[in-house]
Amino acid sequence: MTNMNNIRNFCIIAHVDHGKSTLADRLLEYTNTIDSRKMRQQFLDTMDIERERGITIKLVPVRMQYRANDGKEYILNLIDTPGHVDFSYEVSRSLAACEGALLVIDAAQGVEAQTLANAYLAVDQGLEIIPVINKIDLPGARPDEVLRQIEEVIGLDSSQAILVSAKEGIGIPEALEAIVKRVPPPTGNEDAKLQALIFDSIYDNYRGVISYVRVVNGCIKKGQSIFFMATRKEYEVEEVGFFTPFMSPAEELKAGEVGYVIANVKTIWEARVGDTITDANSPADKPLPGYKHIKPVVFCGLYPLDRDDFPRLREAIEKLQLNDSALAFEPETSEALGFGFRCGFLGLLHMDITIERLKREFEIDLVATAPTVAYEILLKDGEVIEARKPSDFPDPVKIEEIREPFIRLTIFLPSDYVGKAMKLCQDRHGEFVSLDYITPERVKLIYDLPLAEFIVDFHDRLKSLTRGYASIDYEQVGYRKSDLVKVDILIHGEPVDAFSFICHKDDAYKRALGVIKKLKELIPRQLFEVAIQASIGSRVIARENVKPLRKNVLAKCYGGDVTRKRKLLEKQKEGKEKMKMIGRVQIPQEAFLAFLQANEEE
Ligand SMILES: Nc1nc2c(ncn2[C@@H]2O[C@H](COP(=O)(O)OP(=O)(O)OP(=O)(O)O)[C@@H](O)[C@H]2O)c(=O)[nH]1
Repeated sequence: MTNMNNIRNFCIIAHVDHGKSTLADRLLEYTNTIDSRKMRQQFLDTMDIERERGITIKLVPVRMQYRANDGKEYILNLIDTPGHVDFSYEVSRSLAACEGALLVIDAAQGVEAQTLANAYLAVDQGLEIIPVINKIDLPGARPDEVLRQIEEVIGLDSSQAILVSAKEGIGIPEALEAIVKRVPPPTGNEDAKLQALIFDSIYDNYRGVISYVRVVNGCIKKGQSIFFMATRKEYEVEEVGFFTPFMSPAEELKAGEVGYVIANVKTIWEARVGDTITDANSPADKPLPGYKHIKPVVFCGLYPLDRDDFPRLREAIEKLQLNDSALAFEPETSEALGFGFRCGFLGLLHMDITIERLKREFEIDLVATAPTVAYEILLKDGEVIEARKPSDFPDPVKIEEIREPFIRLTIFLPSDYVGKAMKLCQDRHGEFVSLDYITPERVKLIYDLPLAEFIVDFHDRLKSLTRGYASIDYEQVGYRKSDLVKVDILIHGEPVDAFSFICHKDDAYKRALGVIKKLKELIPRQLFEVAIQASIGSRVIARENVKPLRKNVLAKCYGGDVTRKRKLLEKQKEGKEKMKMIGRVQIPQEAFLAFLQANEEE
C-alpha cells in the first residue's frame, strides 16, 4: 500500500480569490474524502477573521484515496499553502513537501501578481506545475487569453492546462487524472537515515505540538528517539499518523509520505517550520535544505487602554504565540501609554490579524501604535546597531549611515493607471526596476520600495488610485542605505518620544508640519504659551504655539459659593490625574491616544 509509486504529493497555488479553496473542496468531494461542508466547518478557515477577510492562512494537509483511470489506487496528499505574501517562507516550505502544484488562475481575471510569485516559488522548488484555468463558467471567462498569459507571462507550457469550473464541478476528474499522470511520485529511500521536513507546526492544548511532516528519507515511528536538527533537541515519538482529514494514528510514516508527528514537544519554537527531523541514534549527515530562521520585519507597540489589563494582554499574546512562531514581543514602556509590548510581525496582514484577535478573542481594548520597521545603523565607530523605534536612534552625530529594509514590489494593473502608480512609487522613494505590457491593456510594473513607505498606507492608496484593479506581491530584498532622519517633537522644550518619527530627509519638513499642527489641536491651552517644535538633532525645522489661557477656572466662580468652588477644584484634580506632565505642560492621555490612533488610520 505504501508503495511510493502510488503517492502524489501536491499543493494548490493561486492568487487570492481565484478559487483555491473551492477547488480543494471539489477534489475532496470527488474522492469521497469527506463531505465538503463538514470539512469547511471543521477545518478550513477555522478562525473568524480568516473567513471575514476571505483568506486562508492555515489548513491541514489532507490525504485522499483515488482510483485512477488506469485502475490503480493512489494516495493523493493535498498540502495547503498559506495564501498571503506575509507568509512566503511558510509557502516555500509547504511547496518543498510536494512534487507538483495545481496553479489555479481565474479565467476572467487572468494572471495576477501572486499567480506569478507563487508560480516562481514552485518553479524554484522544481515542482511539476499543472495550470488550471478556473471559473470557465463565468460570462467574462477568456480561457484563450489566459492560456496565452501562461505562456508569455509565466513562461509555462499551456498546452496541458486544464479548464475547470470548481463551482459547477467541471473538469474535476481531469484535474485528478493530471495529478496522477503528471506529478512525479516521491523519490526517497525508506532504508536511508531519517530526514523529515516540518512544513507546519501547531500547538494543541491537549497534545502539545503537532508537527506536519513530509518524510523524505527513512521512516519515523512511535517510540523512536528523534532529533530536530535546527533546534538541536531530542524527543521520543508518541504518535505518528495521517490526516484523513481527521488525525488517524498509523504504525509509521515512510519516505514519500505526509502526516503528523507528536513527540511531547512543548512549544512550537522547538519544532520550527523548515527544520529537519532525524533519528537521534542514527542521525542523517545533513538537514534538508532551506531552513531559515524567520525574523519579524514590521513592529508596533500594543498598549492596553486600561492599564490594569497589562497582565491579561501579556497572557493573550503568549497564547497567540503558542501557534504563531513568527510573532515576537517584548515589554516596552511609553511615557504616554504606560506599560505595553513592542511586537514584531512578518507583515501588515500578520499584524492586523494579531491585533484583531487580541481585541476579539481576548476582549482587550488596546492601542496599537503606527507600524514601523527595523533600521540598521552603522555608527562612526564601525558598530552596527538595530533600531526598531525612534527612541533606539543614537545621537545623529554618532551616525555614519542608516539602512532600511527594501521590498521588490510587483504590481499588475490596467495600463491606464500606470502613470498614477508610478507617481505613487516615486513619491514613496521607490526605485524603478521594470515595466512590461502583458496585454495592451495590462501592465506588470516592478519597483524597489522602502518597506517603511509601503506599510503606512501604500496598498490602500494604490487601490484607490487604480479603482481596485491593481494586484500586488512583494518580497524582501534586504537593507539599503537611505537618506533618513529622526525627527524629534519637543513640547515646551521637552522631547516627547511618543511623537517622534523616522522619515526620509526630503519628507521631514512636510511630515513634521503635519504632526505639530495635529498636536496643536490636541494639546489644551495652559496658563502659559506652549511651543510645539519639530527638530532634527538640534536644528528646529518647524514650530507652532498653543496660546495661553486667558482666565483660570475659578474666574467663573464669582462671589463666595464655596461648595461650587470646591467641586470645580475637585473636578479639575480628577482631570489632572488623566493628565501627563511633560515638563510644565499637562497633556491629557486622550491627546496621546488621539494622536497615535489617528496616525494609525492615516
Ligand atoms: N463562477 C465561479 N466562481 C467560483 C469558481 N470557483 C470559485 N469561485 C468563487 O470565487 C470566490 C473565491 O473562491 P475561493 O475558493 O474562496 O478562493 P481562494 O483562492 O481559496 O481564496 P483564498 O482563500 O483567499 O486564497 C468564491 O466566491 C467562490 O465561490 C468557479 O469555478 N466559478
